[in-house]
This record gives sequence, C-alpha cells and structure tokens, in this order.
Amino acid sequence: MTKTFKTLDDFLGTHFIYTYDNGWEYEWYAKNDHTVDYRIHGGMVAGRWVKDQEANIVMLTEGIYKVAWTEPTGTDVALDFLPNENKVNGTIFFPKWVQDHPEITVTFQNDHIDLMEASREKYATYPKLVVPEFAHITYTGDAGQNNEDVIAEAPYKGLPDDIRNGQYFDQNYHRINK
Ligand SMILES: C=Cc1ccc(O)cc1
Repeated sequence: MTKTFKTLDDFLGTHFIYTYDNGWEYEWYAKNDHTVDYRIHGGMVAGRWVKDQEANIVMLTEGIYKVAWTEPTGTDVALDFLPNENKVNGTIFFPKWVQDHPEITVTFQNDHIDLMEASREKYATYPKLVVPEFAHITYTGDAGQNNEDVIAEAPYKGLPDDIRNGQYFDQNYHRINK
C-alpha cells in the first residue's frame, strides 16, 4: 500500500503486520475510533488473539498515531504508529503472572474473559515485565472500519505470509477461504 497517512480517518480501518526488533511478530487492526483487534504470531504469547478490545486512539500530529489500552489480563499496551515510515514503537507492560504462565493467555481471549480476570487475581502482578521495542511494518492494508473478516480465526504458521502474498483477502477485503 502506498497511501500517505495524514488524518485520523486515514488510520482508522487500517490493518498492519509488524515485527518488533526482539523478533516478536504482531498483527493489529484499527477497527474503529475506540476498538482494536489483534493476533500474535511470534514471541512470548504467540497464538493469542483478541477481538473488540477497547482502546484510546488519537493522532498526535499529521500521520503519527498513539494507541493505548488495558486488558482483562492486566496487561497494558501503548503503541505509537508512524505508518508513513513503516515504523511502530510499542511498550507492553505485562503483569508478572503473564510472564510466569503465558500459556493461560494463549487462546481466543474473547471466549475466556472470566479466566483472565480470575488469573489476574490469583497470581502475582509485580514486578511487571516492561517490553519497549521498535517494530518494522511488513504489511499495511486498507480493510475499512468494522470489518469482522480481518481478525477472524486463530493464528497459524504462514498466515502473515498468506496476507502479504495477497492470498488471504479478496478485492473487498473479505477472507477468501472461509
Ligand atoms: C498485548 C497486546 C499487544 C498488541 C499489539 C502490540 O503491538 C503489542 C501488544
């Protein structure tokens, strides 16, 4: 995609895949002005996927966007997107229990909100694991807002490549193999 991002509206509805400098690969979708979906392909919690996470999304200055949210696990996330430079800076603040028991969070979280909330009470919060990293954006797609097909199945090996190779979405940004 060669579009230049200028406004908040340019950002909303955009779908990204990026790899952090520590090797962690994430896929993330600005679903609308207060909601994000994502899927995790590599890193400490690879295999986790989430829809309809409420988030704060703003444009800081032309073409630069800040997104922040807190999760049912107690994990906090702050992301700065510079899509015109294919760059993200992200900081993830993991409670200790996610570092100790990542497997509990590696699931489709929407079906297990009660387990996330119970785990954050049951296990330790501190000391938190803070992960501040730059990432390189390897894919940018204009999915449109509120597109339920963007993040609609569990991550599998090769999914990011299928998307990057144009084998995953049709012309209307709907999934080809449903
Ligand atoms: C913990 C979620 C999360 C989602 C996207 C991202 O870039 C970092 C963290």
